[in-house]
Amino acid sequence: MDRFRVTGGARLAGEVRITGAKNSALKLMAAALLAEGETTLEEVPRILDVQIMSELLRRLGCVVEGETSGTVRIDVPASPGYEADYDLVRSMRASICVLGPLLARCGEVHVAFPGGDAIGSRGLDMHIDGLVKLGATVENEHGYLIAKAPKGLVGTPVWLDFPSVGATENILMAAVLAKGTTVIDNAAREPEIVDICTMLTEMGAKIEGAGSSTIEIHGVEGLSPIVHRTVPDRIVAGTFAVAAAVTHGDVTVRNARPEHLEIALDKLTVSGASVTSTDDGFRVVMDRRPGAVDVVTLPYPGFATDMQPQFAVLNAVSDGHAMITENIFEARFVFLQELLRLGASIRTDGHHAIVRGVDRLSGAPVLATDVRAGAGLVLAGLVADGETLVSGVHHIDRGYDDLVNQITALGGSVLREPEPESRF
Ligand SMILES: CC(=O)N[C@H]1[C@@H](OP(=O)(O)OP(=O)(O)OC[C@H]2O[C@@H](n3ccc(=O)[nH]c3=O)[C@H](O)[C@@H]2O)O[C@H](CO)[C@@H](O)[C@@H]1O
Ligand SMILES: C=C(OP(=O)(O)O)C(=O)O
Repeated sequence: MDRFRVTGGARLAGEVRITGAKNSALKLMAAALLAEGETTLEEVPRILDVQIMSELLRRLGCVVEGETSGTVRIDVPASPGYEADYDLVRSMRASICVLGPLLARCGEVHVAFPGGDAIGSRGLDMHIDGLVKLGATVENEHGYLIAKAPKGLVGTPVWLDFPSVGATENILMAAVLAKGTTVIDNAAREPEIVDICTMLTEMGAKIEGAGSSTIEIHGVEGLSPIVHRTVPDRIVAGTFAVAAAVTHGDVTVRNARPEHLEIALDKLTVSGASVTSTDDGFRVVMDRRPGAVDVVTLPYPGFATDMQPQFAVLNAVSDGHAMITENIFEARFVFLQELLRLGASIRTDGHHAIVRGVDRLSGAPVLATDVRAGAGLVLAGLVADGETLVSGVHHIDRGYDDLVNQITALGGSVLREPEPESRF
């Protein structure tokens, strides 16, 4: 296991280029299963989760190349396997996204219950209900979800209790090969949903309404492999935007879409930063201590839960106090415990947290408990006095492509080093 040694005090300045989104690329890789032949995905981040998904696809009989190069080629056989094993699936929530495409392609799929970061209970009821409405039987046996539709799936109206990203994606990927029309109501509207709909359409699917709450899918007989470029990672872009703000820096974020980060960038402006659009991204300049900003997480286009820890750090060093409300994942505040070690002033009450800005954070050993908690702790380390040792960096590796070198290039000090073994 490695850890990061972050030395605080530097002002981040310069340019950073963002790659494609983890939360899109993983689903695009699963969507490749829908067509026999070679699909090529560009701008795929070189992250741990992509390696896990590549291995999962290999176990299903695909030939996967290039996962450490940014361009991934996936050659899908005529009859892929249909069993996604526990040893891979348990480490990554997104592995559940093979459920829909394999059910559509094979008529049967066995997927172990997925794991992932400890940010709350993460149900699958909407995934299952949607597939059942499309005509599948789904059973839970010995830790595996077993879905069957030997006669194929049939299009139908499906409404979701909550605009779940994963459930929308699974139902969508199952419906593209179903007979007839499926309408998903209260669908998720994230840019990553639009990205997968764009890819599926390029493959020959008939989809209307991507990016709205109602997605209509007219099933087709078959899909073809294509070349597709992954949408830029709005959460990584947002992480660098906050890094610029908390370090009183001047960072230009390239290959980013400011329109996907509207509320977060607006909050930074309210906090005192200057945020301007550039040719292929945006620039954040901060010349004062950040002002505090309230944050309420909601499904897109609301404020992203995946940006909540970064804004907790901004508020922790602000010149005021703010309330953070977490509506998506009940355990995401576990991260705040680690910020307390650095001297932050935070009080939580259920899904609310009051963060009072302090004059200084003080470097300390801390533990990353999920991917964004890890990013938040790195940001906190960049502004804390002295050294912050961030353990659990495999969580950060799940979603950040080359974070250490990117921060170093901006003038920050983050070193990766082996974590000494603890006897306890
Ligand atoms: C790999 C990936 O893309 N991860 C993202 C995805 O996760 P993910 O797709 O898992 O998130 P969902 O939108 O499905 O989950 C949102 C909420 O709905 C609940 N729920 C979901 C499905 C279900 O069947 N039953 C149920 O109760 C979850 O427990 C959670 O409380 O969207 C989240 C919300 O934007 C992001 O934070 C994650 O980074
Ligand atoms: C929660 C996240 O990811 P996952 O759903 O893959 O755990 C995230 O990207 O912040």
